[in-house]
Amino acid sequence: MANQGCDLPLYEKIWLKRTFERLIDSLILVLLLLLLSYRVFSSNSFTFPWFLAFLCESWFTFTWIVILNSKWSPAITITHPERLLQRISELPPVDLLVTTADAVLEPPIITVNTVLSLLALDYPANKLACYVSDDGCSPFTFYALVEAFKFAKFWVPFCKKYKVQLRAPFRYFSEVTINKSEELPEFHQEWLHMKDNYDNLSLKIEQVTRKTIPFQLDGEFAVFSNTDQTNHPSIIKVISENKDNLSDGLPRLIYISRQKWPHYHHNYKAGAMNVLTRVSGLMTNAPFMLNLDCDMIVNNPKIVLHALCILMDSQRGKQVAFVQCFQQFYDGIKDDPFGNQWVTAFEYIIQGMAGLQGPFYGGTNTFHRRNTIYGLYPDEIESGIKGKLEENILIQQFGSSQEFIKSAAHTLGGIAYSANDITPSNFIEAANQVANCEYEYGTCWGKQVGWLYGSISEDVPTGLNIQRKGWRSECCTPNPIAFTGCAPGGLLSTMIQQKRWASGLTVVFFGKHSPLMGMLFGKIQFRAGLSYFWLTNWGLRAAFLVSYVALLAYCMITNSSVFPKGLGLWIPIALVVIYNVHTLLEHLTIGLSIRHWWNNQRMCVMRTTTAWFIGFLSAMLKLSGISDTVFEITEKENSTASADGRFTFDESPAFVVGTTILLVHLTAMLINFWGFQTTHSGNGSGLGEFVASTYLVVCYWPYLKGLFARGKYGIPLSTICKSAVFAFLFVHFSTTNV
Ligand SMILES: O=c1ccn([C@@H]2O[C@H](COP(=O)(O)OP(=O)(O)O[C@H]3O[C@H](CO)[C@@H](O)[C@H](O)[C@H]3O)[C@@H](O)[C@H]2O)c(=O)[nH]1
Ligand SMILES: [Mn+2]
Repeated sequence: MANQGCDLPLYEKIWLKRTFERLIDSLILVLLLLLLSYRVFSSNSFTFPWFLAFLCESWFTFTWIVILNSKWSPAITITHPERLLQRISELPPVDLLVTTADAVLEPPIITVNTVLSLLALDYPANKLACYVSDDGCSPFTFYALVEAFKFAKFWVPFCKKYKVQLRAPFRYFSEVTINKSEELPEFHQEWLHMKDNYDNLSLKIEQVTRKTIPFQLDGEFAVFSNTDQTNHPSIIKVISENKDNLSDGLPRLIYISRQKWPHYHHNYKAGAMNVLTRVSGLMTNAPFMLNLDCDMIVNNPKIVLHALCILMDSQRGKQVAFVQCFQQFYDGIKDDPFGNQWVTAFEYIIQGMAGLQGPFYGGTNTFHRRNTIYGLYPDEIESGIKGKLEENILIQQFGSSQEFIKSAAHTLGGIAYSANDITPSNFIEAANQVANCEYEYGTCWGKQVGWLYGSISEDVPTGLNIQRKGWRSECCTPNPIAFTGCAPGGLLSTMIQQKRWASGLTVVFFGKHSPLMGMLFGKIQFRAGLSYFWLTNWGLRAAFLVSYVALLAYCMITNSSVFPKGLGLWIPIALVVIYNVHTLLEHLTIGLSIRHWWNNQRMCVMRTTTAWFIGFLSAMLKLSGISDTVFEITEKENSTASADGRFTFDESPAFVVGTTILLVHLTAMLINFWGFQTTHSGNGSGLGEFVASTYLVVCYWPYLKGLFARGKYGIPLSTICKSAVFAFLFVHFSTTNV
């Protein structure tokens, strides 16, 4: 059902394009190696600047090798759901797991739209169950889901009748308008009716969340009285359970808010995913699970069929642990001003990884095998897991719930699943038990089983831990695209997200679930492991780039040179020119604009030196045991109206780093330009340094504007003052230390 490889039309054209790309890739590598050899043989070796430059450039070369390695064996998987539909009676159940955590940063209407798009999937409804984990313990989220389910009774049949593609109503009604003269009167009527209903639903939800109408915590909502987001018992509510098990009814819908204690570490999203896994294991125990963030709406209603084509493929399916769909966005700002849409990363790096051991697990838009989440190895699927099913072993691994042990034994033993007689509400008590804080004490949850704890980028170690056992993963890229989400709205939320990733990934890099450990002690293949470095090294990349940027300024202030002189200067010049032309072509060939390319280039410099650098520092603090890192949730906005692509600033440390870099370089350029250098004993900084510094300032142009702007578009005075002090200290120590 799934074909891998590139038996595509235009094969030759693709071949030519790839060969050309590889030639340029190799040329850049050769230039990098030339630069390194130049350093080794150059006359002013073994000074501190020389050593630092050599170190950083070695790192850049290594990173380039990692990138080449990731890009060079791309693969796409083509799926044919119509073939799978011929086996409709064999279609397995799928549990749909959604996480939300904060009713303010993640407005319930967004979660509701995701859930509605899931309930309306093109798949037998009795085989789907949707579980929503709410770490915010918000009665509003619960209320919104209850109301949404009422609406779904009309919405889902409407979508299926008219084969609607966008099944998240807010997207549908903003994209699809009706033309009275062209449409059938019946459709016209129903459309208006549906729109009315949806407007009503959103109004109700908005009124309660904005507290414009009083909200009584009674009846079903009484459990929410006296609860606090950080201190409350487990709340599990079966909103609907398709009692008659109808395939054309509506999927089951369950609300879960796991127990919280103030001083208990809840392990953020990883903890929520593990509770979702256990509760769904008790209630429906589907062999496959789809995991979605609350803002990731279904864009292709047949996506479950597409993913199952890969997982149930008779030849290769049994080696595939998870199927990853890309993160794409419905509200991405034109030309990606904040570099948070990752189009080229998906196109080149992740599709490249797909040709190795498979893409990394990205935290959302992923179909998992339940048994791999429970720790199964690929060969155990065929040969069975002798000995592991003893009760005491299971209790030790999965905790002491008898019901859960029973369901886990089913899952691990590969016992065929019967879809009849599933009544989630029979399991409320057991579900409450497995959603409690203490349940995981002494078990393997978060260590060997389920989503792994310890990093705020829980997705990457979880995926690595699965692939370490020899599993593959695969990308699923149907047309239309599978899911679309909400891109971080502005620079501030992008920075928060980037900082979290860099910090979490650095912790992974130095931890026991690093790709290196997986290569040495597990079954991560060499090239696959190397390609993981692209991701886990983000924090380290920042450390090297910041050093290089500082070195550049240092050399200009002290009138010494980083770059080769004379003929040797052509090496970095050629490098920069070829690299930029190359990345530009990469953008243009996949239909992106020049502006998009430039935005990505400058954001690459800015985010690496600011958000990633702060992420790196916070990871260092965590690793040395000084302070812990927290998961800061990315704000999801209901509309794109507020994001205009302009840079906004606040007092966060990332902006202090950015402003300091800018001030230091401006000062260095001034000193250099006016010839104020403190020493002339150096070998003289020349045009190379000046141009490089100018390039940096151009990248940092939005900061330069921010220095003079006011309000949210301006850099706060306190940030400017702090940065000025740091910049002064840097210049001062550079000049006194020569
Ligand atoms: O304590 C928490 C914190 C977060 N979440 C949920 O985790 C998801 C991801 O959080 P978000 O703030 O949207 O982070 P992003 O940076 O947008 O998410 C990316 O990065 C995360 C790891 O850093 C992955 O978990 C995500 O799947 C991936 O989309 C959301 O659904 C949250 O509701 C929880 O359930 N509990
Ligand atoms: Mn998100």
